[in-house]
Amino acid sequence: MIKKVTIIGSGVMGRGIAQSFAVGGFPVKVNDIKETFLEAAEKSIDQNLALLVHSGELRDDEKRDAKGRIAYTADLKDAIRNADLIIEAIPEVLEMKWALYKDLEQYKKPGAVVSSNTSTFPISKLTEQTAFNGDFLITHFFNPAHLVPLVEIVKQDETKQEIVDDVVGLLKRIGKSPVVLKKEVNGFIANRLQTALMREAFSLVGQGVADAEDIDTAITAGPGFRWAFVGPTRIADLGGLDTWKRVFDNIAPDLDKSDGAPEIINRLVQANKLGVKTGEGLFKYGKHEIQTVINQRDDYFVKLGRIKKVNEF
Ligand SMILES: NC(=O)C1=CN([C@@H]2O[C@H](COP(=O)(O)OP(=O)(O)OC[C@H]3O[C@@H](n4cnc5c(N)ncnc54)[C@H](O)[C@@H]3O)[C@@H](O)[C@H]2O)C=CC1
Ligand SMILES: O=C(O)[C@@H](O)C(=O)[C@H](O)[C@@H](O)CO
Repeated sequence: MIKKVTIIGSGVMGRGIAQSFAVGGFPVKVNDIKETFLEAAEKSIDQNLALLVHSGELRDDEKRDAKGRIAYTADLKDAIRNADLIIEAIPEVLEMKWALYKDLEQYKKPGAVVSSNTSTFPISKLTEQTAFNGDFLITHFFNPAHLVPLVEIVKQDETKQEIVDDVVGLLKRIGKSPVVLKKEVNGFIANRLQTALMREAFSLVGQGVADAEDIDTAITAGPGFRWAFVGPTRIADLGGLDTWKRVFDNIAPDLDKSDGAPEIINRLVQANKLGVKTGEGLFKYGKHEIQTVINQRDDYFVKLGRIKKVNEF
């Protein structure tokens, strides 16, 4: 039975995952390599909890209780000593994950489950050096993790079924929507779909068909509007598979088939224009604009999450 959770890595994802468990009633320890990183994470979690109070999702006492369930420590052994579930959310660098897993194998308590929040790595690749005797799986949360319900779960033959069942039950208890993959594939489900669409999106910007803003509107006012409640396969059934066959036959030959990052992304990364991380990417951000954009995003997601809870399709 999973009762105590530890998050390794307090960055963009780790802080949101920690908040999800704390709001869900679980004691959480958050670990990072520097106290300053942990202080930044605590400040961010406080802000995000305040947003939930402001939007009416949390009462003040619930915010206080959630904050009280989170402990921060730069000491890895202390962080994982009593943990039943250890979620790794460190950078998407295989060698870094492998090095951490060696420490986790050595210091975690027997039977403690380890999961990775990796965006892309197949589970077989992650466990090439440390297999955790079957006590390992992928739990891929989505950004922002404290608001987006999806968690993709990837297991392997060695993964004990009771662990999958325990983690699925745990995630549902904290209000998440876990999807268990039937077999591993690079990039899992949502990132493959998201990357395919984004490849075409950036291709259209690169061809001068539309600018970034209009591409986003075409999705948020169109397919994205529908996808919040009706997924692509159901959309196909509702639209008529005969028509969708003609759509595929007519459009598929013209879709972008690049096998790497879009040129526009390569150019921006080369120029260190990484988006909100550096203040400019596809869009430019004024000094206080970044927090405004994030707050507006989160406000929309809170409202959408409230509607989805009531109207699960
Ligand atoms: N950023 C995103 O939108 C999403 C990221 N992911 C995945 O989640 C993982 C984390 O990504 P982000 O949160 O974006 O990264 P990040 O760079 O924002 O945060 C990573 C944190 O891990 C810490 N760290 C590095 N080595 C460590 C160690 N040995 N022990 C403890 N802490 C350590 C860093 O100091 C940093 O605070 C990656 O695997 C990424 O692919 C998954 C879904 C979405
Ligand atoms: O968008 C997300 O949250 C997830 O699909 C990801 O894992 C993406 O790869 C994300 O890390 C890109 O920033």
